[in-house]
Amino acid sequence: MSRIWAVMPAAGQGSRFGGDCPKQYLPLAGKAIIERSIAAILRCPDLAGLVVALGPADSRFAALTCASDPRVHTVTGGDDRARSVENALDYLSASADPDDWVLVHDAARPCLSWSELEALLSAGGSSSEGALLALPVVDTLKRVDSDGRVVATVERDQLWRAQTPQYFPLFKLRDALRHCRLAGEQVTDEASAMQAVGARPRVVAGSHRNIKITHPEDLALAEGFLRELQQQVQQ
Ligand SMILES: Nc1ccn([C@@H]2O[C@H](COP(=O)(O)OP(=O)(O)OP(=O)(O)O)[C@@H](O)[C@H]2O)c(=O)n1
Ligand SMILES: C[C@](O)(CO)[C@H](O)COP(=O)(O)O
Repeated sequence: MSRIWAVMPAAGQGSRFGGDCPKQYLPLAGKAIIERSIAAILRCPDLAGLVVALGPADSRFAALTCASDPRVHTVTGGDDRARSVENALDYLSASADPDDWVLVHDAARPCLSWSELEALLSAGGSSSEGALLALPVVDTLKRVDSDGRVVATVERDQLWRAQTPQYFPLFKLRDALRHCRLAGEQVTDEASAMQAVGARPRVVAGSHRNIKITHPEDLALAEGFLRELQQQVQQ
């Protein structure tokens, strides 16, 4: 029986957000953003374990309640998100079985709901090519030059915005990320690595609430989305 593991890249410094505190440790409705992201992933039934990739100088994580959850392990992240994920998968390689799967979820996405995670788990297992939460693009997309001038309109039909979690066979993903690193191919999500080795992951329609906290204005949005989610649960 294949098991499900999880990896959470949490070694970023939040340069686009600014400030002295890495954004994943900022409070969101009374808890750190990363605590909410971890809680969302720990809802996965029978999760075999979660590996959080931390910055080398991270001194905050150990003080969080979730750090003492027996399912939660930590590794040191890398210079980019892909390397952080690869480091966590290397750590898991010692414990995982060949047919195990892994969820990869950004620490900066605290508003993931159980219904979205459930939909991903249901769809992902249907093929070995994996799956990811995503949203169809609804704005008109422009390609812009270095002067800020529009040079083209990008056809948006069939364009989706990738989110996380992304869900793949664990060893296939580890090998794909290693392949991209050795080939000098920069990837910004796990699906890109899997695509680079020929996979065609399935998109699963997510929610606009599953926001990635990137800029300061995203915090207020996330607070509103959390309130909506909490009201839904109470209904
Ligand atoms: N070397 C890195 C860089 C990013 N991340 C993680 O990848 C997720 C998505 O990255 P992003 O939103 O870009 O976070 P930061 O890299 O912190 O932000 P910025 O690019 O603005 O510095 C975050 O949870 C971040 O902590 C990581 O684990 N290791
Ligand atoms: C993985 C991701 O959240 C999918 O949209 C995104 O690629 C992360 O990008 P970032 O620049 O590392 O935040």
